[in-house]
Amino acid sequence: MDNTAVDSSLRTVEWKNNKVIMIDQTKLPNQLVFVEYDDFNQVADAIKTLIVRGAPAIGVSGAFGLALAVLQSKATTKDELISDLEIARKILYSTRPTAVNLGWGLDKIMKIAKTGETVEQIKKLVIETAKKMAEDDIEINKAMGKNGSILFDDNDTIMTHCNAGALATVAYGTALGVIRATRESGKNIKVIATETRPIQQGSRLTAFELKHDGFDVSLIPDTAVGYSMANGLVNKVVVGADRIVKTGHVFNKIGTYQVATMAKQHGIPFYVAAPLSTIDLETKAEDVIIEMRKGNEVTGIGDKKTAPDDINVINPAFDMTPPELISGIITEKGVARAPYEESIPKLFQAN
Ligand SMILES: CSC[C@H]1O[C@H](OP(=O)(O)O)[C@H](O)[C@@H]1O
Repeated sequence: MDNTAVDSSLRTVEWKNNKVIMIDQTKLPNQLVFVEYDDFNQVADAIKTLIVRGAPAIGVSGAFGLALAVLQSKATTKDELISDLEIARKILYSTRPTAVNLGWGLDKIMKIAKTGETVEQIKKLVIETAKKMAEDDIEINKAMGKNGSILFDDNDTIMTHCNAGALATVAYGTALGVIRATRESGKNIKVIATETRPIQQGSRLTAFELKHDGFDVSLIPDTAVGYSMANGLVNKVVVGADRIVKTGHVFNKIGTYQVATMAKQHGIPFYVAAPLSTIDLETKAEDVIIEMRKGNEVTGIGDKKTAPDDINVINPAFDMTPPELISGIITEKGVARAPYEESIPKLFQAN
């Protein structure tokens, strides 16, 4: 594959000629394949099958799905069009339950759609709002990166888990955005990326995009996190998030809790980078739904079987990291520190 085609300015998902264009992330790192959709049901399937993944990227994809829905609708009145949009919203929302960004993106579009008076006005409002959401995501990532970069030092080796990078957002990244901004601030850093089983977002996506962007990145199996920290290979950790509740409990890729626990054990600062659209001030930690995925993600890699037939599998896509393991939550509005019930709501008041 021609790696020169991929850089951090690449758009993971974008709107072109009234169609949604996505990188098919299931094909990386072996092939850079773009897919094109003109039906919101196709976008829903792309979110569910992880053709597009990453909390902010699926939020923007959901919004673009509703933009396709208004173009597909045959409605002649506002009420009919809003009803068609509500049907599409339900289908898109049902794809993945843990990342709050999906619901946030869909609700933002529905709210703006209801302010329209005519079918044509609503169609224009929905499409323009979805496009702005995508562009805002990039600016938010850069502001977050800048806020986070001051937490990292020259010659740090930074561990990250899963992919919270350009491929998990529209571009630039959240956790990887902090890593990019730290290098852009002139600091010499190295990165350790965990493989992130079962579907290997770390090896297939993070290692891929950081290597392409010229970072000194090393890949480790998830089982080598403790070894890396115990042997002084890691100075700090930064990860992304799919949902953060106001008590500071962080829901992120499965394995994050183990990384945070090991970091605490070894006195290594553990940061989470996420936009305000990933923060859920309403839901209690105990009520957050953890997406359970199919067992075949664990019992094989690609077409190669790596487990006996009919073995029982427990395959949660996310876990919860409690606030006492988190050194700080980096956002585009600043860094929240414990006690999080006090500091997180203040992020929403910051200008
Ligand atoms: C900034 S991406 C946030 C988050 O989303 C990823 O999950 P998935 O690959 O299943 O969509 C991972 O948990 C990232 O940290």
